[in-house]
Amino acid sequence: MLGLHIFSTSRAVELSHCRQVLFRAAWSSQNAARFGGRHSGLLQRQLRGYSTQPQPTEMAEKARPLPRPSILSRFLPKTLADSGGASSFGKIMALAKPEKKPLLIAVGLLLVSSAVSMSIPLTVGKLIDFFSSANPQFPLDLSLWQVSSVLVVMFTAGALANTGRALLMRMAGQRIVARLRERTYAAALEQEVEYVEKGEGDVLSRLSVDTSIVGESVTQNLSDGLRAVVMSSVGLGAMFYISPQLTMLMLLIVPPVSLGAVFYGRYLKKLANQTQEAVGEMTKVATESLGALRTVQAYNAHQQEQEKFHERITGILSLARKEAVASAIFFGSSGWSGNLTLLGLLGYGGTLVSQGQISIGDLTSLLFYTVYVGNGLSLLTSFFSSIMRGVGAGTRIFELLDRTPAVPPHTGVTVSPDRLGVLKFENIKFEYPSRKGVDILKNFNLEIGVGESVAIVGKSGGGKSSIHSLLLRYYDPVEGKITFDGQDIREFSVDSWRSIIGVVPQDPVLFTGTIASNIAYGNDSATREQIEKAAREANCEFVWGMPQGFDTPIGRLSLSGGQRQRLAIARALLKKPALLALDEATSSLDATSEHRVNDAIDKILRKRHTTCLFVAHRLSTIARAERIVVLEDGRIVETGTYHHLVTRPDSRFRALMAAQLNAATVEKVAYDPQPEEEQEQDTESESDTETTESTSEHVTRAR
Ligand SMILES: Nc1ncnc2c1ncn2[C@@H]1O[C@H](COP(=O)(O)OP(=O)(O)OP(=O)(O)O)[C@@H](O)[C@H]1O
Repeated sequence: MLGLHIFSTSRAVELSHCRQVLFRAAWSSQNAARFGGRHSGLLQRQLRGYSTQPQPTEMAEKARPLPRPSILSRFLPKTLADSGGASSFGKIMALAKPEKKPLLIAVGLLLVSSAVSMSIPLTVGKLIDFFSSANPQFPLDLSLWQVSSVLVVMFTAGALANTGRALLMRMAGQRIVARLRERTYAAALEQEVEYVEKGEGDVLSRLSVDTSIVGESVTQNLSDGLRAVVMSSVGLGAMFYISPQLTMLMLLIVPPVSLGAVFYGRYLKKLANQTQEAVGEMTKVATESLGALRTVQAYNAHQQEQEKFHERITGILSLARKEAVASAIFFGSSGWSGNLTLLGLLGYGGTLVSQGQISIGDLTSLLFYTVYVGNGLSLLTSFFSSIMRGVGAGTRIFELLDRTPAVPPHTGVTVSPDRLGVLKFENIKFEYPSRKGVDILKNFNLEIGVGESVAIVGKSGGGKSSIHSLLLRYYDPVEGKITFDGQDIREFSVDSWRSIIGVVPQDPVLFTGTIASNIAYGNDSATREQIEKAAREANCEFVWGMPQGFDTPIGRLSLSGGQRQRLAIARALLKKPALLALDEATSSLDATSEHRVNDAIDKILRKRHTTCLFVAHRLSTIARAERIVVLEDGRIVETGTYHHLVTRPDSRFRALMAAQLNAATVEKVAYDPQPEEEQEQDTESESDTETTESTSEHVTRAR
């Protein structure tokens, strides 16, 4: 036993060593993009040390108050009931319902195989008595050959039953895990973005580790628990039958060991909670740096990242060590007391044999049964702690499964895809839930007519993209409302509302697949003809130049920024949206790509009924909008056409553009140090001149 737990410590050490080796290997990968893009999921799994077997150091439960105590709480240990375990326990058991049939068969097979193995001590005892007697006589006058044949058949049946049980249990467990993972994943996809983005690592660990633990709990652990109950109770019964005195002697040892098991279980639960948090921290560090592998490599920050990771690993390791010490002491001392019991039994039993009160065979059977009962009790202890872990993991999963998203996706009025209407932001006040008290938008009002195009401009961090987030209902405003065709968009089902909006985000995301599947993302019914038409409209001519054309496989980052943006425009166009939300579509492009993207935007703007709300910095893009609104301190301070705003001498818009077009001037100032005030004056007058020049150039280009 002690050896086993020393092994478990060294396993934890090995595991943590492996994690660090894997982490280092990730950094030294030859191709950061390929590695980060394609393998980060796999690596994260390996970093967590996943296996289908629960890892004692990596699983735990988050204590949560139990909303309504169930009847089960009376029967579960206090620690379990306190942590909301009873309701989770019931839910976990409910998960096994669809597997009722195979599980019941497995339980039947378990009873058969347990009956066979429980008959072994008795059989061995009888055989010893038979061979040591002067006149060996088998019951029913069976010959030795016949008895051997019966035993072989019996053991074969037991082995077959055990095989069937293992197969049925494992498959049922895997099916439960698969179902649970799908449900958890679906629930995660429906949550509001804030919830998932804040705890991405946590959601991943629920999906992988926790589901696996719960699956094991309802199948493997229950099966082990049942086997333990059968072993201990049948063993005890048989022992009482053979010798009540010897059995009473053995039972002396049970109460102290049981008490030890309770304390051990509680301590283990506390450690498991801490470990789960530490593993979450480790995952967070790894997810963050692997997701930004290019930056890590560009800044040669391997060492720095490894140190951060090492710190987290050290934390996990010290918890693992504490757990290993507790396990080693518990199992070592229970093993030691078990061996002492055996010794006591042998001494006292030997005396009884010499007095002729029991036979040698009986004593042998009794010793065997003692070992069985000991193993059964030890199995029960691990069953108890495994169930605690299962319930803890279940609590975390059910917290996600039962969570009502802040923006419920399916309830509300369905917006018909061809519905058109005025879009109105009315007295909007907005703050991010994670940054309470910091108003991003205050008294924000904007009305956009059907088919109108409006560009929002403003300082960086001024809240422009947040307006898109509100439009897409990633968040809801704290005050005020957004209406479409006179109806509050909160009354619409989010699904149908989002289906009439085309989005081109600041940094478009591609998914592993082909170019065609990326354009048709979220639009399964699109034909190849429609995909090609959308690509043509979005100026994605580069696709035709690729050897495999639309069937070219792509990954997250395997296209240039400009190509990704045009692909995202094609994706949005394919939806034939009533509303189009474009965010900084040309922010990082060279002149040619910018022209291609702007040309694509022009085509959209020419569509009569598409209302377009875009966030832009570049004059060439802004100039295309029918109306420009300037956002400052969370509200609109200026609005008008491009021409109107650039020609107005004191316009905020001009000042804003001036600040951005002045990079060249700033560079010049750096070489020509002057007092700050002077610099500012110079910059302002220069920028004004430049702005007027460049804007008139842009106006000419755009109109
Ligand atoms: N998820 C978030 N949680 C908390 N604060 C956020 C979040 N996203 C953005 N912010 C904050 O909200 C403010 C407005 O951000 P937003 O992205 O809307 O600005 P922006 O005008 O689009 O900026 P830019 O032009 O640089 O893209 C910023 O101060 C930003 O730090």
